[in-house]
Amino acid sequence: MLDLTLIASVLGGAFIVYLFRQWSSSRHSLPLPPGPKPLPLIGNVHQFPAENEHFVFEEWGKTYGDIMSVNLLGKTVVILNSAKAAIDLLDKRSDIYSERPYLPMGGELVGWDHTLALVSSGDRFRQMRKYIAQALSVRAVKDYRRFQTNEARASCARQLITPENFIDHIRRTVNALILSVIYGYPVSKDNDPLVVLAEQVLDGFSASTLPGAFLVDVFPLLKHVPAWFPGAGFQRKAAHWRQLLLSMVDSTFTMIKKDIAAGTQTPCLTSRLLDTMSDTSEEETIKWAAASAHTGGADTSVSALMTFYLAMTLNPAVQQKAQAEIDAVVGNGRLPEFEDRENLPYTNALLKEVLRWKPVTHLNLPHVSKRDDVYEGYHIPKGSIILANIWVMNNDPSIFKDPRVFRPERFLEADGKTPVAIPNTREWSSHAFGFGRRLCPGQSLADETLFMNIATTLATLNISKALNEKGVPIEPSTDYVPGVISRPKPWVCKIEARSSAAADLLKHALETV
Ligand code: HEM
Repeated sequence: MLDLTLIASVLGGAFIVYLFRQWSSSRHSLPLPPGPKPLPLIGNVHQFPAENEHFVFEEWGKTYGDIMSVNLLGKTVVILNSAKAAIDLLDKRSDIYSERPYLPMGGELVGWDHTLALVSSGDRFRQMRKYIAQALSVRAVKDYRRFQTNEARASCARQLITPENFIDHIRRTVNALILSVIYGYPVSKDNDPLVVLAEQVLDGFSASTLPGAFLVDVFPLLKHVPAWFPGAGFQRKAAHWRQLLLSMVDSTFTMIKKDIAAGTQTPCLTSRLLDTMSDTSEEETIKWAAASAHTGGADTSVSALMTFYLAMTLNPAVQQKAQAEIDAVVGNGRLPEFEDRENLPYTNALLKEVLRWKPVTHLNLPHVSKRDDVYEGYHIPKGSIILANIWVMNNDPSIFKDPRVFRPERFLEADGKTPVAIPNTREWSSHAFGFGRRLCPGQSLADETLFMNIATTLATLNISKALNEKGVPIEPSTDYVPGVISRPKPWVCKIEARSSAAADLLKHALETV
């Protein structure tokens, strides 16, 4: 048990903070956005969902509207259920809404506040964004096209050898790509030690940043409780995850510097940044910028590709239509190339639909307001946490008719070729990559990874429902694993080559990777 005096003083402190916040917000002439009625002291803690928040917030929206707020122990959380509100605040007033929340457990104790995703806005934030923007610009990612193409082909070839491990193959191909782009590191086998370590590190991220999972996030003073103290298990967990994170970040950076010194380094994001570095004091920021791109790019692209496989398992007609388009453009004697992309409007629309149908981050990453603001007659206090419900925005029936249906056609005009301009969205036609100054800096790389994997899979493989022992199709679950980065729960499906010619092309591709 924790020391009762400690708990009493923490609760006492929280009560004073709560009273102060109540007092200062009641002084404001404008109301907070509406929301469920809070209780004294704890606010809406008892109503705040532990998982599937996006569904709960969608329901709340029917009563309270598109801009809602709840109170968690004195902290205001604003929930945005419309694209317009998210764009008005997070894009157009990004000078106010680009902070990240302070997370004692995942951020400070484990160390994720060194990475771009959790770093506070300031010089270090700007520097890291500049590094990543420069290294992963639309132009820069074209350099990785050959590797993207080869990896996508090798991945499809592996799907034919052990189709039951299709999720592992998706993971391997995304990790191989990220590690090669960021560190020039070649992944040459299943269960590569760096890939395994990175997965443990990312599991630590999900667990340590899970809202409500650790008391220290509610009472930050607990971070001073020593690890040996009874009940301080969170400190031991934090130490374990921190050690994993630091060992991954340091070992990759040491490896790359050694290779550069020996002249054996393959050009990559980190080596290019080190080449252009004007002062060795920049090294630490480059190290964490690289780690940010590595950790930001792995699970997200895996989730999107898993969603593609799930959508194909469930929607054979869409799969056949996309395959027919690819056959007409690419033919049967070769595999898709990036140059084919402009002639594949339906495949491009299918990619957009993957990101709309089941967005990777249902609630975006949280933003925080830097100062008091007023929007649509509501007061948004300084320090509010802003959750943009991407899931609801991507399923808005006034913009996307029959939103739960997987239908790429929604992104094309009646001619089946011209992309439709969707109001209040960007070129990828949904909100999958977030907002404002925190917009995902890896979107060009993600877009190319997804395109090449989707096009190669459609060209060579058929994905369908697996059959049970009686020959009856097994209906896959469309449930997603809860978490900041969500992904489909594992399911079984059948994967086979579309033709012997396709199997031969893949076999050859695997031999030459
Ligand atoms: C399908 C793939 C991806 C999706 C759906 C995705 C989505 C997102 C979203 C929603 C955010 C939060 C934006 C916000 O707070 O408003 C984000 C941030 C970020 N993403 Fe991605 N991402 C993907 C791939 C990548 C890749 C490939 C990389 C790098 C190689 C990357 C690196 C990052 C980083 C570093 C951040 C933090 C940015 C910041 O806080 O300033 N992401 N991503």
